[in-house]
Amino acid sequence: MAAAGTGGRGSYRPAGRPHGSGQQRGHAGIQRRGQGRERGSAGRGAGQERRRASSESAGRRAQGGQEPSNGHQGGRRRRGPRRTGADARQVALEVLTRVGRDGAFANLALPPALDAAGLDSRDAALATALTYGTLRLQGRYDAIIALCLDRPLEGLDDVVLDLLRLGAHQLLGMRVPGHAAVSATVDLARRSAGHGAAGLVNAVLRRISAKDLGQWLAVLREQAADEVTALAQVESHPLWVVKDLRQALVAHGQPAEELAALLAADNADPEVVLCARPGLIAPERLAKEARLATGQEPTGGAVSPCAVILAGGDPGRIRAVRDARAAVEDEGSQLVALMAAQAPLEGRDERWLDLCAGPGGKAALLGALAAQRGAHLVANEITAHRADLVRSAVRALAPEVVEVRQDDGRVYGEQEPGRYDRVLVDAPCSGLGSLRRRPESRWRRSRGDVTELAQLQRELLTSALRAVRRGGLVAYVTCSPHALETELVVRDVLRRQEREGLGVEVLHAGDAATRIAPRPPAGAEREMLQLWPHLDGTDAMFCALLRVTSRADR
Ligand SMILES: C[S@@+](CC[C@H](N)C(=O)[O-])C[C@H]1O[C@@H](n2cnc3c(N)ncnc32)[C@H](O)[C@@H]1O
Repeated sequence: MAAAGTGGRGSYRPAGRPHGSGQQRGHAGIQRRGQGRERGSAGRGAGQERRRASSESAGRRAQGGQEPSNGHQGGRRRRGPRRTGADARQVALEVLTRVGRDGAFANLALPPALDAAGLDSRDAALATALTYGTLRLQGRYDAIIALCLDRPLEGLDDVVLDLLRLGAHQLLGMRVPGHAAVSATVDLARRSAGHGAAGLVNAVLRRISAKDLGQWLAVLREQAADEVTALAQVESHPLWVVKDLRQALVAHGQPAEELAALLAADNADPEVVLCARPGLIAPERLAKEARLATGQEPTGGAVSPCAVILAGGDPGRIRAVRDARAAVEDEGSQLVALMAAQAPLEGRDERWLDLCAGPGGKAALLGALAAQRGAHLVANEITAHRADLVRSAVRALAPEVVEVRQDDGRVYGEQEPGRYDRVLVDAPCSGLGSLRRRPESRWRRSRGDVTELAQLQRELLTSALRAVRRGGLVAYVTCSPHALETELVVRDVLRRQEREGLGVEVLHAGDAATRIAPRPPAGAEREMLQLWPHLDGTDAMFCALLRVTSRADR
């Protein structure tokens, strides 16, 4: 369903197969996402196709016909007696409250809430669509709700505001009939906030239901002070994020006019993307297991040869995922890990380091490749909990292949100078490139986080460059396209390190990506690679490949 669908039945090219060999064998019989897409402009078509597919699937899900494409609830079996949609709304409200009041993460708070409510798969799908959609689009809904209130929005009780957002999402973001959306939400308001609140919710939702989404968006555009404010409201992003993403597009060579498409892509449900870990399971085999376990028809990846993509379904039902031969992992993350492992270096290629490894998706992919190539990976993570997640992620690999350590990555340059052949720095970052996966995160970040993280990123990259030997390779990666966290960090660190006698060659990451990716990413002509959700269908991952050519001290 989510395949770009411009080609016929595609084939699956296994990892490491030379790109453009023209020998694509069809043994898996799964269609590749973005089939027939050309570099650059046509990629836009693929992104648009996916967005359309996503909004169509959201509509179907709203009717309870399908689980959400983030998928973790899909196929949920009924536990106990069949409940009604009222429970789904109740669960969504509970999770919104936990996210807003306790700082919970929706993807962690929702599964136990669904389990506790014992919803069947249809209502679990409704609760999930309600929760994720409401969180993502709350900026848009708040702007509309404010126009329907005769008092300031800020004065509302949190629970009343969440009820109004939930109601607005049913009316404007899902195909729930107007009267059902209003009456179900008013009932919920009565039960959870009392009669007074129910009256207010009723009045506001009736005003909202007087216009459809297109009409409301036209009102927002008309009333906004300027174009950027209008985009922030219509596409539901904080104003500073809109401004900084615009700057990011331009900094990475994309036209500023793509901003609206980028923001819209952040609001789409991401598909369930699986990574078949090389040597542990072939993508074709994973596709077969996924099809059997979820009933969904998988497609191959557009930018990662290890990717198997499902429009929905619960990945926890797939045996290979349960035993860590495969995992849920964004295609962009897969691609940059493959680039880190495959970029050319000179000489020995045995000692690999993943400096910031938690929760371990890339470490497991690197570990699988290390096992095939006789290398050893040190997977380092500063926090104990996330180091445990790394241990779990690599559990399918032989214990001697990956050593998990819990250290501050900043000490490696001093403590093990020149020891490693390859180092991945997947730096802690603002996460502005993965907003579609973390529906609440856009509302939690501030510009201050970006500047604070940029300092840590510099220190980690500096440590990595010192920990790698002459001729060795450092891949610097973020899941943010923000200019301050990407090229500026790299250029700044290289300038300083050169002053201290370190010679570094910047390898062409776009070419490296093209050698690996089934379809070249949209920005593949650039030296430092920036992926984009609206162009590549991935998170907005950044990757710079740096080869150390000389070291003054060692
Ligand atoms: C972007 S995440 C890495 C994602 C990971 N590579 C994966 O693919 O699953 C960044 C990680 O760096 C860790 N981190 C933060 N500061 C660190 C430091 N000083 N040294 C090492 N790790 C650090 C964070 O706890 C977080 O788990």
